[in-house]
Amino acid sequence: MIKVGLTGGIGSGKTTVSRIFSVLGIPVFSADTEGKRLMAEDAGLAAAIMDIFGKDTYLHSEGGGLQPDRRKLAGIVFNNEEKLNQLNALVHPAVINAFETWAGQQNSAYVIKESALLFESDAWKHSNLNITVAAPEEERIRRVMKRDGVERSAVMNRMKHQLSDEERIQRADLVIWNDNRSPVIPQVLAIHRLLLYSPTDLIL
Ligand SMILES: CC(C)(COP(=O)(O)OP(=O)(O)OC[C@H]1O[C@@H](n2cnc3c(N)ncnc32)[C@H](O)[C@@H]1O)[C@@H](O)C(=O)NCCC(=O)NCCS
Ligand SMILES: Nc1ncnc2c1ncn2[C@@H]1O[C@H](COP(=O)(O)OP(=O)(O)OP(=O)(O)O)[C@@H](O)[C@H]1O
Repeated sequence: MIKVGLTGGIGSGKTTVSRIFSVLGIPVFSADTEGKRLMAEDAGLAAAIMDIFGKDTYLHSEGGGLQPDRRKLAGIVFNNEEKLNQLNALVHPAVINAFETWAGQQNSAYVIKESALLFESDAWKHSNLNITVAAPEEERIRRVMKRDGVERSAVMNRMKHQLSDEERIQRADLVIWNDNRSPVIPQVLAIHRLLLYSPTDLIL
């Protein structure tokens, strides 16, 4: 089975593109969602995070379990590179393992792994093909401010911990353009057809 990594900077539209693959019947693994699930449900991971960041970075949920206080954690790590690296070093290997287990259970010609940090983590090494979604920086900032109701500075604060579009484009095998002038569905359909009917045109 072919493993396809799908990345893109904050607000590029990678979740939107993932949804199109999903509508086409392709299994999609979201590293962001899985990271969140593991941080809440993997007791060893939660303990390691509390050890470094303090017990008050977790809250008791209504069901009695523990949930990470995402706002508090974001406030710590996106203002401190060393702390961000520590959190990444705990979460990313757990997510990579979860992806391998999940991929082994899928019955499909190919699967998609959506990850904001495909190239920043080691995740890209586990795919046969890596795609990046690109959009102008101003457009990305505007989309996230609207989607999340946040200030420009909050978006910039995350962006500065990610690669630039230029770096991602250089490292990716394929680019999906998601600016305001490039219809995205035909690009996804073209990749989907190649992966189903002539994958050797894409993967050497
Ligand atoms: C700090 C946390 C708790 C903030 O949670 P929050 O709900 O505000 O953000 P969420 O996880 O939904 O991410 C939203 C976007 O922020 C950006 N972002 C998230 N984590 C990172 C990171 N480590 N480095 C750079 N950008 C990031 C991405 O563009 C992502 O799509 C959370 O992002 C986190 O645990 N990050 C570290 C683990 C990680 O890298 N997760 C993402 C891939 S597994
Ligand atoms: N081509 C487009 N035109 C207008 N709005 C778009 C377009 N593509 C995506 N959006 C919107 O922009 C916002 C960001 O898209 P999306 O959530 O898919 O990005 P993302 O790359 O997954 O972001 P993040 O890294 O923050 O998770 C969403 O509200 C989405 O509906």
